[in-house]
Amino acid sequence: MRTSLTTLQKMVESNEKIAILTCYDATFARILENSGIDALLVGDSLGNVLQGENTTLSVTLDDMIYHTRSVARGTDKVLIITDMPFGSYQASPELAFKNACKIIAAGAQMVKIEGGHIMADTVQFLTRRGIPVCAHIGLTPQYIHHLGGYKLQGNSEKSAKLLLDEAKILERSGAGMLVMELIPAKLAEKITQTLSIPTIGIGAGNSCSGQVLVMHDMLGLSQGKKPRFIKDFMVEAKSIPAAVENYVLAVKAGRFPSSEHQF
Ligand SMILES: Nc1nc(=O)c2c([nH]1)NC[C@@H]1CN(c3ccc(C(=O)N[C@@H](CCC(=O)O)C(=O)O)cc3)CN21
Ligand SMILES: CC(C)C(=O)C(=O)O
Ligand SMILES: [Mg+2]
Repeated sequence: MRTSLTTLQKMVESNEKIAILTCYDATFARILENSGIDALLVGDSLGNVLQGENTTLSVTLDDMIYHTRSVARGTDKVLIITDMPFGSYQASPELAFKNACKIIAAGAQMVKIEGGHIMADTVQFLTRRGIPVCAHIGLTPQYIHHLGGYKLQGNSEKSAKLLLDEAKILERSGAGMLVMELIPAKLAEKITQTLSIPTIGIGAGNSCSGQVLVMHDMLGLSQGKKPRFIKDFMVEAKSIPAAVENYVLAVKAGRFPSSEHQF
């Protein structure tokens, strides 16, 4: 049996941290699963790390289906979450449901969508029809042309309050998990304390229920300027499985992220 959302919910109740990485293919999926990762995210970040694009906006539904199938074939224990790509869910709850069904059929157990209250109806529509939804707030890369850059979100009193409200609305609408990207650690802590669903942070401090990183980033493979929230786990490891095991241990022990990796 694969890890279920219920298992992750129980981990939150027993204060066990959840360790997640992105994954896009069968070989890495098997390695990550055997190294103790709780869930895999087939992220639309594959647009950046696999396709060499500057944004995630050109990733297609077919791309996400292809990579979800690969990850599903490489695993039998971990929970698989797949990003719905830009354009595949924003138009209407009905469109979102139609496309989410294809992602679930490809082997994901949960879909992730970006956005706050604007996505509340869609979250409710999908969850009521049997599709678990992970919401994603804070830095939402599919809104890049609005945000004007990959910048810290929720750093004013007003925007922090808005994000807390968005989180509550998404939980109330049925979201089973919440990803919080690039927000102050203090705000992420407050949201985590307020909600009962698992909160998964990336650049959101170590008070979240769990953490996610892009696998290529934590293996030190990504080129260019390294965002603050990334730690290269290959520096102290002899192999990829060892680096992933160290990531899992560091997340579980609350050692990652430390103050140098948060805002
Ligand atoms: N390889 C990769 N890793 C990611 O984490 C990632 C992707 N791709 N693609 C989609 C989005 C884009 N993301 C990004 C990209 C850059 C920053 C960044 O440069 N952040 C700086 C500035 C923060 C600030 O001062 O406001 C940082 O130091 O963290 C953050 C998130 C996160 N996601
Ligand atoms: C960075 C994570 C949360 C993501 O959405 C992705 O990998 O696409
Ligand atoms: Mg994404």
